[in-house]
Amino acid sequence: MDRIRLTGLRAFGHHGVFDHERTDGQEFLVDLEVPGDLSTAGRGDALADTVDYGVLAEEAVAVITGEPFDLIESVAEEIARRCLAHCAQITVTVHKPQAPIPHAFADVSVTVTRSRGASSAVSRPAGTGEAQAGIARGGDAAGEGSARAVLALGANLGEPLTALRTAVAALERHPHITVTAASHVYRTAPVGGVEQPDFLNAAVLVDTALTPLELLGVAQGIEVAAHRTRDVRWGPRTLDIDLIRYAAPGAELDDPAQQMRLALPRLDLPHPRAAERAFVLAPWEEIAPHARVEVAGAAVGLAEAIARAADAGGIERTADTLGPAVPEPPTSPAPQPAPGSEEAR
Ligand SMILES: Nc1ncnc2c1ncn2[C@@H]1O[C@H](COP(=O)(O)OP(=O)(O)OP(=O)(O)O)[C@@H](O)[C@H]1O
Ligand SMILES: Nc1nc2c(c(=O)[nH]1)N=C(CO)CN2
Repeated sequence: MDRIRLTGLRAFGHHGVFDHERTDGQEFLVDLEVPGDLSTAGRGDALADTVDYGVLAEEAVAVITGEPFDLIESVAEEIARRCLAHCAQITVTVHKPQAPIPHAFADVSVTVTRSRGASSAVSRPAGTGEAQAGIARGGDAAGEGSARAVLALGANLGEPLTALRTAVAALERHPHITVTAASHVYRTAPVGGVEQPDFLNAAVLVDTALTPLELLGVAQGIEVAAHRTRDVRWGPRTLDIDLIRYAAPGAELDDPAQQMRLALPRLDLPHPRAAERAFVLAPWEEIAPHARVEVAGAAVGLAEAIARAADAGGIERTADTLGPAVPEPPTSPAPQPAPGSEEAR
């Protein structure tokens, strides 16, 4: 039997029985194997005749970064259930190499094989899910009925510009996120007292069907993929993505009175320090000039908040945009100027 195999897919999630697993999160790896006859696709070279492994990867990452389960059995079951929308049978392995086992071990994993028609949705025990904490789902994938959010990006290690662009490309690829606006890239002096290189900062607006925790999970997964480590608070990093503000479907994203408020161990909304950080406010103002924030209990425009921010002097807008991380390949070969012509010189 032919098969499509995707192995070692990595994402950051918060699954586990222990409180610290729910709070801190950890990396999960997924292997997917889809059996099937690949001969038609192989001969005809048409994606329509096979299963798109990219779609399977998006489904698996959405589950890993989404609402937490206690068990990796449930994670595997839910990945299989979602992938069966795209294939008739699948084997899913979920690895949890940093599981809290107080002994040296290489890996722990579960493997399930499921077929279309034979699987069912995974249920969570009533009252334990974060959905019960008043955290509404964002509605349709994107558009009219969706939630909206502001994300702030920062980086000052490695290749910061590439990291920011790669992050935006990853957000754009997510099936339940649409990036509706992206700022220029800003060069900013580091804030927080740690001696380190200047940052590149930017902001994006998104429409999303994800809950705030799911959106945070996606952001943290993208940070993991950029090799983000958490060593020094407010220290240098290859990539940081903060969830600044989230407005449920129908709520006005620019209006601080209508934003969602949360105080969970791993998510504060609005972001508690955003309104005093020009490195967040300046890129945000570029893409949301009418947005207001709360400063000292009163709603003020972003320009005023920037003027009051201690780091306002260290912000410089660059000419760089968050355009594609990898340039799109040309659809047809670029026309070559005729030898000896004006263009060829
Ligand atoms: N609105 C939020 N956006 C992003 N992370 C948040 C938010 N609220 C709480 N957190 C939690 O904060 C923790 C630390 O996040 P992170 O390492 O990005 O902080 P930081 O960027 O160093 O500092 P700061 O939060 O001041 O920007 C994460 O584990 C995350 O779960
Ligand atoms: N200029 C600048 N300074 C920071 C930044 C940042 O993104 N830009 N992020 C921090 C923690 O999130 C701490 N300090």
